[in-house]
Amino acid sequence: MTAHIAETEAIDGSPHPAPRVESEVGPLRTVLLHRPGNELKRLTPRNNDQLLFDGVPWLARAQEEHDAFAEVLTSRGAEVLLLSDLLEEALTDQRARIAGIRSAVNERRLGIDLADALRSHLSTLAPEPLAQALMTGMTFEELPAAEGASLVRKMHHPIDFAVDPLPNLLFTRDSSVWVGDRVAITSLALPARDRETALTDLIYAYHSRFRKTGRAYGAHSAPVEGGDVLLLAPGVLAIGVGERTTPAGAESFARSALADGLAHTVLAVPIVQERATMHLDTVCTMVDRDAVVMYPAVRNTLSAFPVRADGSGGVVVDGPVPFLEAAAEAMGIDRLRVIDTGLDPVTAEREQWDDGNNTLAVAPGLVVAYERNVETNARLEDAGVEVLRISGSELGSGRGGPRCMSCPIDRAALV
Ligand SMILES: NC(=O)NCCC[C@H](N)C(=O)O
Repeated sequence: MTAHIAETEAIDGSPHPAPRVESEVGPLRTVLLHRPGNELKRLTPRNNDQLLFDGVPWLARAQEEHDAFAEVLTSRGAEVLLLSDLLEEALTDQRARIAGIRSAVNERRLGIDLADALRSHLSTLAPEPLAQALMTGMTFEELPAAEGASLVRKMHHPIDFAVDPLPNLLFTRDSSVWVGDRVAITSLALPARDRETALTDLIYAYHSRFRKTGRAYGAHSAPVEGGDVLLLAPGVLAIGVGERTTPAGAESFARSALADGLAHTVLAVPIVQERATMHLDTVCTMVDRDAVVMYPAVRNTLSAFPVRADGSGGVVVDGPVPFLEAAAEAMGIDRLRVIDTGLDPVTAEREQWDDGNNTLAVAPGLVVAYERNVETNARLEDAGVEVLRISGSELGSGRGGPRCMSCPIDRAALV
């Protein structure tokens, strides 16, 4: 592993030690969340499928649930950073403003004249309303009155989106991933989420706290989503390949992590390409340094293609081999303990759907989980894992649990 020692500086000038994340379970020190905002109010029964929600959440309750989630993390000693705060602070930099506005103005949709008018309007906004516009999007009726006639404006319905909203910002896990002391801006597979990475990119590029942070993965475009990337142990990554992350994305990410010395082994793990298993972290998350909670339906079939550096700038790909064995071997442990979701196949299927597998470790053997997954949580406790329960009746309508809703930026090393 490269030992890159960088001092980062907070926006208020106070020093922060250089952040790093080398595991899924090291004590959580800093985490990025997004408190859901008005972007959720854009969801309707007509657009929720396309915007990747399974319902139309109640914003006020979703915010209460999210506040409680953040409070659990804070009470366990983690510093919670909110994406909207970082975005607003980053947008005090003119270069960030240009990048944000460029990502939001879609000339193909708006035509040249309306695009110009929108660009001019957005560039007059202060950081806070600009951040809001970038996250919440804009409808045609919310656009400023353009000079002259606009066929585009006339022919669109007033509530069509001129700038798409980003309701899935809630799932901060997917749009950036920390590996060691570097941050990777991912490449999201679906149009509904595409623009999220423009925001994480500008935050990490221009927020003063992250000015010295190095990048992993570079400017690759093959899809890789953070929910597919698990840091099984220092130097050992697993990358799910399925509905979102593609084989090309996994290969690029693996090559880049190996070349940068951020990993010695990357396990590419095929998962079924369907919504219920959209990311590897929907079927498996780590709950202790040697234990995972896993959907039993995949336990015996999950396989892996181990990818390692060949010592001369290339990679060697092996497999497929059984995932659990390959993981234990790469992690240097005898075996990876497996705690099953649910009780019986039907309960397991229900609790997997409701993110029973999607736990967030705050420390080894201490995880945050949705309270509704009663059987899975009981199994975790039987296995000696402490469970901090949160409610997620509204948050869960986007199909994501505590791991999906969090991007760890700094975890203490495992000792
Ligand atoms: N890591 C995750 O599994 N994230 C959940 C993402 C849910 C979001 N509605 C999506 O479909 O992308």
